[in-house]
Parts: sequence; C-alpha cells; structure tokens
Amino acid sequence: MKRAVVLVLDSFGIGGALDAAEFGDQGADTLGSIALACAEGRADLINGDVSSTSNKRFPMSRTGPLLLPNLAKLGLFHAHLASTGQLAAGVSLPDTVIGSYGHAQEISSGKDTPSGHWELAGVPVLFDWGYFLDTEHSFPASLVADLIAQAKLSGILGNCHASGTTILEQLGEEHVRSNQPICYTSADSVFQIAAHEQHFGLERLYEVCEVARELLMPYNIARVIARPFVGETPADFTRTGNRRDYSIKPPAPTVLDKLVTERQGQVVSVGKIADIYAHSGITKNVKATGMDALFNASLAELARAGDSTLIMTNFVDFDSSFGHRRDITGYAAELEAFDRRLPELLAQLAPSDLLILTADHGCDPSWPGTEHTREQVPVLCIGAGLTAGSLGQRDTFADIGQSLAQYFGTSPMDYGTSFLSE
Ligand SMILES: O=P(O)(O)O[C@H]1O[C@H](CO)[C@@H](O)[C@H]1O
Ligand SMILES: [Mn+2]
Ligand SMILES: [Mn+2]
Repeated sequence: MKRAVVLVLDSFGIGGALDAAEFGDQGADTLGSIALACAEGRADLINGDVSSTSNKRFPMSRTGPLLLPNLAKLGLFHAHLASTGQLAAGVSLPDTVIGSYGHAQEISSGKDTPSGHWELAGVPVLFDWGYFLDTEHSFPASLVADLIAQAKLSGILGNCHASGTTILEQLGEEHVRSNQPICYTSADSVFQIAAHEQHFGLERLYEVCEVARELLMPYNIARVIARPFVGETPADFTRTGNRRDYSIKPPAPTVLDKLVTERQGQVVSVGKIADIYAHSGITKNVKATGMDALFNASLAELARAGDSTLIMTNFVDFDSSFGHRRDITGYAAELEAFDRRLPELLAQLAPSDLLILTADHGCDPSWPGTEHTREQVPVLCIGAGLTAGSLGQRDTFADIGQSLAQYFGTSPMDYGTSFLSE
C-alpha cells in the first residue's frame, strides 16, 4: 500500500539559502533566530499571558530553550546545522535519529507560497511573477477603476503595501463606515482584499475577489487573497479562518496532478493546499482552522486513506499568525505544540507509508519588515524503506516532488532528483 503524508510548516525555513543576498535576506534563519531568542530568555511566556497584540486571542505558555524533541529525532537540528554551519542555540543533537533529513534550496524566482508549494510538487516557478512595487498608490489607476466598476464598489481603501493586521487597525473602521474593501499588497506577488464578514459580507468579499482575480491575469499576479475579519473596534478586529486564496494554475502538471490522472490516486488537501494549487490535482478538500484542527484532520484522513493516497497539509499559522507578525514567542510556542503532536502521527503510520515534513520558504520573525525570507527548508522523512541519516543538500525543493513521483509510480517530473532508493 502506498500512502504519503506531506506536512508543510508554512514559512519554517532553516537559513542558509545560497542566494539569500539577492533577496536582502543574507543571514535570515527562521529556526535559528527562534532558537536563539528562546535560549536567551527572550521568548518566555507565562500561562494565561498572550503572545503579542496580533495574537491576543491565542493564550499560551512556554519558557527557556526551544524544545522540539520529536522533530529533533527526525533530524531537524542536523538539517539546520548542515544548512547554516551552526548548531541552533540552546539545543543539542539527539543520540538517535530515526528520520532521513536534508535541507533544500529553492530554485523558483520568488520566495512566495505558490512558488514554494509548486516547486515541492515538482514544478518550480522559473518565470518572474508580476509585482506591485510602489509602496503607496500601489495599483495602476485603470485596474482600480475596473475593479470599482465591475465589482460595483463605491471605491477602495488602502492601495498600498501593508501588514494585514496593522492595516485593519488603521482602516477597519473606515471600511465598516464606507463599505469600501481594503486592498493592499506586499513584496509578494499578491493582491489582498480585507473586508468585514458581517458588515460587508463574506460572500460579497469572495465575489469581489473573483472579479479581481480575472482583472489581475494580465498583470501575472500569483494570488488574490480574501482576508475576512470580525470585531467592532481597532482593538478587537480579528482575521478569521475564512481566508481564501485565488491562485493561478501551476504552469505544468504537478505530482498531485499526475497521481490523480496517471495512477487514479487520491489527493487530499488539508487546509489551504487546494487553494494554492488552484484546486488542480485535488480529489478531496478538507478545511480546518488552527494547528490542532489541521493536525486532527490530517490524522483522520490518514486513518481512512487507502492505496495511492497523498495527504498534504499546510500549517498556515506559523507564517500568518507568527512569522509575518514578527512574533518570535508565538512561533516558538506553536512549534513546540506541533512537536508534541508528532508522536500521534508517527504511531499511525504503516512501515510502507511515507511521511515528509517540509516548508515553502522562510519568514524569520526576527528579521526587519514583515515579509518572507529566502531560506533553505528542512526535508524530514520517514518510512517507505528510507534508512535513517542524511539526505544531504538538496538542490531544489522539487526533489520532494520527484521522490513522490517515484514512490507512487507516476511518470517522472521534469525537475528534481529522488531521494528514495530504486
Ligand atoms: O500581512 P499579511 O496580510 O498576513 O500578508 C502576508 O500574507 C501574504 C501571503 O503569505 C503575504 O503576501 C504577506 O504579505
Ligand atoms: Mn507560505
Ligand atoms: Mn506568508
């Protein structure tokens, strides 16, 4: 029986990107920066306290050095050491490693979520996305005019680069008063639309996003993102789990597509995976909000998975709630909570199953700004006849897609080298 589980810890980079300087990210290291802050006592949180203003509804508790014993056993700190040349602060390498571990370089031109995920699935993005580079008045006047006319709006707010939580504090009330959606972008190839779930309406927000998606095709923008929120004052505006991503389709069949079309397999999306692949190569779409719910859904899908099934989960909160919010403490606590759940998954795997833990880019919470950071990502695997030990430097995330293609017996991908034995 062939079943694979791929868990993408969104933004969990392990430093060491060879081309980091080209992105202004030389030295960025998501895991390393979190471990350092923990070791220096800068990421302590007492029970019942809250992590940061952006996560005020997310009480948690942690203290001292970063504690990830289960990820460590899969080889996380070995992979980080190999990627950066430095052992993460305050941690020690485990006596026994049960996983096969490596660190992978990205060859896609951008450090965004679709590029990272598509490359993981064997299809790197070697062309350049369109970007809105101006930090103010970011969108062309004709685009704004078309959006207002076609979506029947009285106007838009924002039209700038912004952090998604800060802009709600600034413009949330004006949005509720005027009924004009908040449109913003970032260094990513993205057009984000924030609107109030009740006052503006969730379905109405999705409609506006669909209009925007069409209008943005000539601009080669990777994603339109619906950012619904609730709350009545700047102090309690909160984004909800009803976020929706509108991606374009990957430029070539991914290993997900091939598993479905060539092997009549099942591809189960948990979380925003389906959106990221524009629903291509997905046979079942399971929604869940928050790390525990996403983990529970992954376990439930594995329990009912038959032969030729790929379960792929995106853990978005590492990125969205912590990385972009530059919330080191929250990121550390979330990693530790994830690590505590891992034994449940390991116990549920059959020896022939393949588990891969990885990431799509970095988002170092100690880094200036609020953007992603160009980093290598961990490749932590177990099962499917792999022997424990190093998989070494992987030259592209597509090594994962190529390995999945080999595992499931599809035709090979155009990029990547499998790390599975014949
Ligand atoms: O600040 P928020 O809205 O979380 O936006 C972030 O999320 C987007 C998608 O990852 C990125 O483009 C980044 O700007
Ligand atoms: Mn991402
Ligand atoms: Mn992000």
